[in-house]
Amino acid sequence: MTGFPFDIHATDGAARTGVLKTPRGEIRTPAFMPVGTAGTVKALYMDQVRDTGADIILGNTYHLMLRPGAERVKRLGGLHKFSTWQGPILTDSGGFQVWSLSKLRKMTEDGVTFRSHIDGSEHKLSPERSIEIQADLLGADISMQLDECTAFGCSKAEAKASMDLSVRWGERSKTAFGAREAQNLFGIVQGSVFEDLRRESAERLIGTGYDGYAIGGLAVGEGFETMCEVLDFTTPHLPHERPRYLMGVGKPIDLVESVARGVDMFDCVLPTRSGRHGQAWSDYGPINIKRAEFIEDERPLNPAIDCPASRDYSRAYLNHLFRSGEYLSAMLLSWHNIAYFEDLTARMRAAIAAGTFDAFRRDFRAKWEEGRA
Ligand SMILES: Nc1cc(N)c2c(=O)[nH][nH]c(=O)c2c1
Repeated sequence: MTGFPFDIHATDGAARTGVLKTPRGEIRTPAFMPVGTAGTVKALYMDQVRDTGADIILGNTYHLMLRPGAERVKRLGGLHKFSTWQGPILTDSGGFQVWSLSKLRKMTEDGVTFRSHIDGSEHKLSPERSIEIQADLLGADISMQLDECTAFGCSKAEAKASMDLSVRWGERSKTAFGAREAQNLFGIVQGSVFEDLRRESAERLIGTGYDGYAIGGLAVGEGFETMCEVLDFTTPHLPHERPRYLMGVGKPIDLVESVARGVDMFDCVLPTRSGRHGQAWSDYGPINIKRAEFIEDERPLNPAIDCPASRDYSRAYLNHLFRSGEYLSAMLLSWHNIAYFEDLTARMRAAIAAGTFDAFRRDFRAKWEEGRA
């Protein structure tokens, strides 16, 4: 498997910046993918998402297969036409959300059978069905192998068995995916917190051959230090020339420290989910705009970010919107947070290209620690 052209323009230590060239557009890396769970990045129009600087969004297979249904999305022209997002889309396999959202699930070697959290209807996800949904029905530009996200805190034997299953499911995912020029398939490294299992997983996935390599089994409660340790002994075993995607991560500090360890792509619901609850992110961490201190604060959230939500509205107004329960509150804070995450990745790309990423990282960490004080 070769995969979309991935041109690494510059490196600075383990950090890389480049461009992943897909038929639907270029993805500048390091890249943050806004999560478009059910075909929408919650509370944003797609042209707002594009204007934040996002090159690619994520779609959730679990949600879309349950509602409106993957075959229905296909009949309606595929996920790009259905959602009006014309850039690249990466879809997850659905497996992770089966574990986190559905009840009454049964897992066998063949796949997982589960009941919908919406109406209790029974569904099955196998590697083959997941690839059919992602690549054939939704029309994802990048599909993910079906894997099992190993629970944090499991034994080494449990982590080994789980990683072995994900390797086997990955092989079946690749067979089902076949040879496609216009779409890519990423494998997912597992192995929990065990260095030898992570190395084995990486080596076996490379033997199978994928267009990109995701790091799974993190952002599952292990904590920041452990996440960094796992990245320290995992990313060096991944092919230098292919994209590396850290799934479900994360806070701004997580992105900076993961880029420093060689990660290229991220996705996380944090900007939109926390935005709906009044959290506005910056290099100093989150502020909760509902707090009394902002009731007459006439400053914008961040005039340095080229986004109306960050630049044109006062904190006092945003505070008022949240206190009043106005829909616009969630819309503006989600918009600002996505714009902030995209601005952060743009600043990291520039710093790596200029060879100043170490200084950028030190400056960011100083602000982050100041915000925690
Ligand atoms: N934090 C995580 C978020 C995710 N969407 C995933 C996933 O989709 N697969 N496997 C994973 O391990 C995983 C971890």
